[in-house]
Amino acid sequence: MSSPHLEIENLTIGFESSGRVLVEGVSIIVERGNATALVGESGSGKTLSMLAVMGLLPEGITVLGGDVRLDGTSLLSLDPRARRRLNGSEIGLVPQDAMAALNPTLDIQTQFELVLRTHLRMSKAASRKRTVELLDQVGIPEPESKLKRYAHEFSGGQRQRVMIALALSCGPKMLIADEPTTALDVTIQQQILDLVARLREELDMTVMWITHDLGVVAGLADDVAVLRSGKLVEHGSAEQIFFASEHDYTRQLLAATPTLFDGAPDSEGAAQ
Ligand SMILES: Nc1ncnc2c1ncn2[C@@H]1O[C@H](COP(=O)(O)OP(=O)(O)OP(=O)(O)O)[C@@H](O)[C@H]1O
Repeated sequence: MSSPHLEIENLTIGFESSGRVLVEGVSIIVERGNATALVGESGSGKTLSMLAVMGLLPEGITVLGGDVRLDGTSLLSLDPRARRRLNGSEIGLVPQDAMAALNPTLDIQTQFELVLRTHLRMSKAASRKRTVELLDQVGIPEPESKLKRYAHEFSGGQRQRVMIALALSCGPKMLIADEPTTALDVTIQQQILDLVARLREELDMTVMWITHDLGVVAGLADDVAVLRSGKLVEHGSAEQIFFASEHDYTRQLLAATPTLFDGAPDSEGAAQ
């Protein structure tokens, strides 16, 4: 029997000074091991909701009401240091653009070492070994030979694989994938989506997909939550949302879904 992994309850986010509300009364329960998609157009509140879960809301914007619980513990009552410690170890983030998220001035091995040393107190040798394992797990060929490379020396798809490996490095049980394929061409997008789906199975993780494109998560999400203008429109099983939605807005989103399979060339291997 699964128990909720993440509970977002009546979450309201807005400006600290004026109290103007940006996300209002959003409630989403994510069962352990499930894949839930948070879907909505630009400005609907997906990113702010995700940042609230990670304790990373921008300056001046705050949680005005409600709660966020991970494994039953309220995250809002934790002090900021304890909260930050959860990022990486309990919740891994796969960002939109790996190029922007990786440090351009450090080689890959050093970036993994920084994370593994800080979070898991690993020695240099242990972190090197673990980095090779992680790169292998995300499908980087000949990982040993890639350790001294910099982010710009990988192709876009390979870079996103490295980013996923980094997100997995401390063994989080939840992965938040924030539009993880927007910077990639369509063929590579599908490979990255399949990779995250496979890792979810292998590592028994809960996954939260954040996307404006319902088509991206078709077949990948068990549940779908639809946001519009900071409010939850509906939340249900993927089957219900895709085939039996009663909401005009969701149906419009579905109708506007660009197809994933319109034949861009496969260039992921280009910079291997
Ligand atoms: N730092 C900020 N300062 C002021 N307003 C903000 C800030 N971040 C977000 N907002 C506002 O909050 C609302 C929700 O934004 P949010 O970024 O969560 O939407 P989103 O669904 O993630 O959109 P996108 O797909 O474009 O990232 C929008 O009206 C946006 O303008």
